Amino acid sequence: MRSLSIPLFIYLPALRMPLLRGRLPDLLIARTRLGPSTVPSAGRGLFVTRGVAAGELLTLFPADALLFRDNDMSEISGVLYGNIRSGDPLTSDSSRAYELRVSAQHSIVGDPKLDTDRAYFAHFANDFRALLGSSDEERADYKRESGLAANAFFQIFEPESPCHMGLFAIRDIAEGEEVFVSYTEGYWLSRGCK
Ligand SMILES: C[S@@+](CC[C@H](N)C(=O)[O-])C[C@H]1O[C@@H](n2cnc3c(N)ncnc32)[C@H](O)[C@@H]1O
Repeated sequence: MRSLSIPLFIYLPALRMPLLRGRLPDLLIARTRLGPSTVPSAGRGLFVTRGVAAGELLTLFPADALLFRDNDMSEISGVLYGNIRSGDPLTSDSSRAYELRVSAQHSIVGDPKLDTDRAYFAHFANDFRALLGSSDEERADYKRESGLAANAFFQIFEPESPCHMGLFAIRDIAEGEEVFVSYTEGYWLSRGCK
């Protein structure tokens, strides 16, 4: 993999994400916890620890790595790491499960080994339903069921000066409910479905 040689200060203002990378210390955001998902064989999931109102921030998606990908989002052409690392390169196929696209050629990856800071738990949110095939019928079922069950969505935090990707409640969520995000068909198809 080619490493990035252009200085950060040239690239990131263009991205309008100057502080996207890395984790801020000691953020007092503790509205979620991890636990076994209610979705069979989905591993761990994210749950709210108190009732939250529609529109409220739940937690942040950590940009432990900022990936620069080719136009079609295939090959990785560069990677910039955040300030806290487990040592995992975050560029393998298994890390793609924790990758979130943020622009045409950029995505961020949360490190699943870094799982103690509740301010940065958004990379543990599951989709209520996986896309199991690419037939029109299956895609329509996925879109409907995943979309209906989603109770949270990703959005850049602070639109005027984007710096972090936040996970926000779509609707009121009761204490103890699992948080679901609709990953979209593209997520599942680009990973060979499940
Ligand atoms: C962003 S991670 C979510 C956290 C993950 N469940 C964990 O235990 O670390 C995304 C991965 O979770 C699993 N997953 C999420 N939603 C799922 C679902 N509805 N059915 C099966 N697996 C799911 C898949 O392996 C997916 O690639």
